[in-house]
Amino acid sequence: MPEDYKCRNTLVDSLLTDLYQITMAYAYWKNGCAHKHSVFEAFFRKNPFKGEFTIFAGLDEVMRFISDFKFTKEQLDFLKTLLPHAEDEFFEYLSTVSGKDLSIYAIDEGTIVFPRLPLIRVEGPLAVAQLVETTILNLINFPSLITTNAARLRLAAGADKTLLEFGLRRAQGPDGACSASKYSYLGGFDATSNVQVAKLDGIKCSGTHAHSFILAYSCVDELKTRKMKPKVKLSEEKLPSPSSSLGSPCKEDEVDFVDLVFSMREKLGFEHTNTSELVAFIAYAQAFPDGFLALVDTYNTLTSGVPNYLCVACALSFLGYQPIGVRLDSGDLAYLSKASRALIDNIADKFDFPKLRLSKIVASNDISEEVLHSLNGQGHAIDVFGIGTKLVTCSGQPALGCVYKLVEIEGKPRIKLSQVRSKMTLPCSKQVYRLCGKKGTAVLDLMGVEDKEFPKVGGQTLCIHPTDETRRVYVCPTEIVKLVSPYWIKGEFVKKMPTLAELKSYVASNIKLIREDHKRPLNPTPYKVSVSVELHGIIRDLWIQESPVSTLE
Ligand SMILES: Nc1ncnc2c1ncn2[C@@H]1O[C@H](COP(=O)(O)OP(=O)(O)OP(=O)(O)O)[C@@H](O)[C@H]1O
Ligand SMILES: O=P(O)(O)OC[C@H]1O[C@H](OP(=O)(O)OP(=O)(O)O)[C@H](O)[C@@H]1O
Ligand SMILES: O=C(O)c1cccnc1
Ligand SMILES: [Mg+2]
Repeated sequence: MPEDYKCRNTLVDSLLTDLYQITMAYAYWKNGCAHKHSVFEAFFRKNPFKGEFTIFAGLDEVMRFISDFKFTKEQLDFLKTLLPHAEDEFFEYLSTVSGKDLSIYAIDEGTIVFPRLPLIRVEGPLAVAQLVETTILNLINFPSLITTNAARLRLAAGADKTLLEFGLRRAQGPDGACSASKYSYLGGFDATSNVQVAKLDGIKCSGTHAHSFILAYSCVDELKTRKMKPKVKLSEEKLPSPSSSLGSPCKEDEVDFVDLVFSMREKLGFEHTNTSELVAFIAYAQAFPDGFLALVDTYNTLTSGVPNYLCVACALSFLGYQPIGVRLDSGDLAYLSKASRALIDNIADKFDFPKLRLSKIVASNDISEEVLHSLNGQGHAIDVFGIGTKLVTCSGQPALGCVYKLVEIEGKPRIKLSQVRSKMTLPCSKQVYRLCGKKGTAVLDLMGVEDKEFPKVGGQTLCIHPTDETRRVYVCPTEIVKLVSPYWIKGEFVKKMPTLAELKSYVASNIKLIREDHKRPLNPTPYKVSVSVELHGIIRDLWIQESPVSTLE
């Protein structure tokens, strides 16, 4: 790995943790069990957004953290102030621990995952493996949540739509915003408005303009120049009306663009639009003749914004430029998008500007997964969705509940019981086998004891529900994918970390592996996650061994 393979966020280091990790480490050390070989696993219990799938993300950040994990003298001096009674030898011990003491096994980032699967397995001395809990959870919870949210929005919008992430201004602080931009891209967005993340992660950056830009203009005199250079050679006969001119005095290779737009307005019959809005559009077109996209809802979308767009767009087309389109940011987006499309196409045909038909319709304004489904139901003509608040704040579910539990110590499996049976933890170092069926889609995920059990293609495999042994199925897999693999063994990377672009295309292909009914927005079918016969036996024995039997009096 390159030298600079470190956490990008300077807040992420060994102190980005909960105090109880340090207090537990001290107690382990004092009791002489800090060195005990232990195995922890990170998993979640419930899919977010009332869905039945999750996309696992954040592993790259975890590996950056683990591979650089250590305590500096300055950090240890601070910890001494929090634990003033702790023995000095403990801090000497902490100064010797590092990520090299650990081994990390994980499911690949970008994989579609389900409740109870071990996403990350950490093996190593008890105290060290305990110390990394909080940071690991922090580094996977929000990324997985955002990636899943973005993937759900992609499924709702459809593969042919462009999705822009607009959330920076509404996100939970700078770090929440930058994580949201990065992981929205991973989950299926095409571009972000966040310039910082575009630079840091090499993501496509995209943007239009705000209402303030429209409000900043009142009359034509405010325009510094009236000129524009045509992209193609013009002929006087093609002018919009016999009374219009290409403007003078102008340099030979420039035309009076303002005159041209106003002549177009007359020709198209749009004299009653808001003139200050038209001036703002002219100003924007002068700055971006090849990137003209107009925000059309400031005064009235259909009687002013779209007609004004058309005046400028026809003038640009006349000069050989290709206008981009309009953005709708309020009102009934289904109706307004269809009406705008009709207006644009009608002018394109009537006045022979065929390329105007390529104008895109962008929509924004509090768009959510539900709004997308509703728009699909009504029919709409939106090509591009700009989505901010509902994406980056994950308002449908603000947190993913990944937890980190001890599953084995000194070779002995461990279990945490709960009054609610479904909440007990699953012991042992586990492997996950994704069993695929005849149709090529995944049928079920089977958890088994690592290195001990190997289901076979074509063989009949008994799969048991993790917490209800009465629910069992046989599966004859046509393909088996082993999901957990080693990434880092005691200080050495044993697997290459993929780039963000590689991860993005992996997400897009992996999500196709599960059946449509698991992905539908309303009442999706739960995907089956089960345990092997051997693992089930261990769970049952441990349950009986650890569960106290109460006495009735
Ligand atoms: N046709 C539609 N079907 C379902 N939801 C829609 C439709 N059109 C817009 N929406 C959604 O309805 C909500 C409308 O919110 P809001 O009342 O703030 O918008 P508005 O009417 O444009 O008001 P404002 O002009 O104050 O922005 C948004 O979440 C928007 O995405
Ligand atoms: O609605 P979201 O999904 O969060 O998308 C981002 C919103 O941010 C902008 O509005 P804002 O009112 O901040 O500025 P504007 O003047 O550009 O509309 C934009 O117009 C969107 O409405
Ligand atoms: O570029 C845009 O249109 C944009 C960017 C951020 C938020 N709202 C809109
Ligand atoms: Mg808005």
